[in-house]
Amino acid sequence: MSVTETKPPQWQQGSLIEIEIDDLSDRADGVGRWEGRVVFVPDTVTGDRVLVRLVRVKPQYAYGQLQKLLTPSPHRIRPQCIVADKCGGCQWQHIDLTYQHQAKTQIIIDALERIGGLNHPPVAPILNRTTGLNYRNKVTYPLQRSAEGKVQAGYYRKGSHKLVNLNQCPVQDSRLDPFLAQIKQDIETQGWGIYNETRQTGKLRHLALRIGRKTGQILLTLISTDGNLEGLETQAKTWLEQFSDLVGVCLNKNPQRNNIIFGKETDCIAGKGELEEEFAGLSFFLRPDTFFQVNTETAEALCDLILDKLTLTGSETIVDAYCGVGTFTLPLARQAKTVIGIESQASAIEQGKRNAEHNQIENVTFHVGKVETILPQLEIIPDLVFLDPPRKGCDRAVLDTLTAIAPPRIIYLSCRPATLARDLEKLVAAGYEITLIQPADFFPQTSHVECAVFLQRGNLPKE
Ligand SMILES: C[S@@+](CC[C@H](N)C(=O)[O-])C[C@H]1O[C@@H](n2cnc3c(N)ncnc32)[C@H](O)[C@@H]1O
Repeated sequence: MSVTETKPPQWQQGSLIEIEIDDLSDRADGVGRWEGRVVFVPDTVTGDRVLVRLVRVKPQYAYGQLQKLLTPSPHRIRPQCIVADKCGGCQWQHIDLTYQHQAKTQIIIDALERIGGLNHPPVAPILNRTTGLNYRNKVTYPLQRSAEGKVQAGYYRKGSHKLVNLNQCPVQDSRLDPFLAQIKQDIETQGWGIYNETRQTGKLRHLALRIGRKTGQILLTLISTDGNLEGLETQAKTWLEQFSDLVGVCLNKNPQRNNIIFGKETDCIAGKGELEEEFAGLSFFLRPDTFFQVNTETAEALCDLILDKLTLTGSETIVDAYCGVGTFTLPLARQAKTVIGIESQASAIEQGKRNAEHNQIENVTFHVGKVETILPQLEIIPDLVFLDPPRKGCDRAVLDTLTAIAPPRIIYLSCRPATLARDLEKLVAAGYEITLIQPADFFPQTSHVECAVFLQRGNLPKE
């Protein structure tokens, strides 16, 4: 053996290997192969040739750390964000939007085939109404103190609980940018203690900002372990004077030791406790702590598409399950006989009722409770059930009720392809046919994707 010859790399932690990335996973990592095993590499994209250090090694797969980009992919771009390589808020800033869309479509197809058992599912071109930047209408930043004692707000560093301090973020609505530096400085001046989970000291946990994209109205919310922050009232009034688009300052109380951001109680400290937004030609009041789609423009485009494809006649009874503040309930109600909204968060239903009244929509009723409990109690066969569950998908009992009552049409709106595919398998086995699969890019620069699936049974004409 010559002295210059080096040993070939082994399948073990620390090894350096050279691979080509040939796919993107639904967890946002690039995927490459080495001697028949799979290697997941964050910060890469299909077409990259890379030198990777193996960090977590299992018999058939491993995670690798990018050491050197040998040949860049044609899908690679310079990130718009200066901290994109560190910040855990986005994972795909280095990938062009066209390829992000291609990858998201493939993630949906893979889930529907592998988990849902569907054969060549017909997925429509992805819907998108933004440039991929400045789109988020809501941000919630954890607060921490730096080693020097400075107040910091931002997203966690990739794979850690250390903050990347931000004074600006290219995916949030740019009208929120001026708040970051000012609020942090004022928290510091006020001397409010920042919550430290390990030591159980301090109070302030998060800073949340929500903006009405059409109205420009902004709500600022501080999330604290208790409802008492000395000097907040005076400071809140100063913020209202300082920022002309700010309509209210709120304080949310969250004493729980868990990773849920908002607690159950929110008080308005100064100004208003809700902002006004326009969506699908209607006016919505939004509190800081209720769910609202973060990408207003693309959600609105999807709502229009859904209404267009449904061609409602005005005679339909619709159930909107997981209805939130009525984002889809109210637009559906304008074209149907009646809509019944079901939602577990009481404050969202309160908001939904107020929104219905404000828009003079009278053909809606709302129920507070779990869909799995309320849906069977309705004892009706609706013409359409609109499902929009959280990421974990529908409870088994919801799917059982649906197959028992067998509404002629179902729309399943999902933000997680894996649980969507799992639930669709059951609905298809119960006799439903998929007539349209419509992805929408609600979350550019991440691997997350929204998807609306139209299902029908019987001999109804297809969308
Ligand atoms: C993805 S959001 C959709 C909200 C609404 N459709 C919208 O577009 O604004 C899911 C909603 O389901 C609610 N939720 C979660 N689990 C629930 C359950 N088991 N029953 C009823 N609502 C639930 C959440 O509070 C949240 O408002």
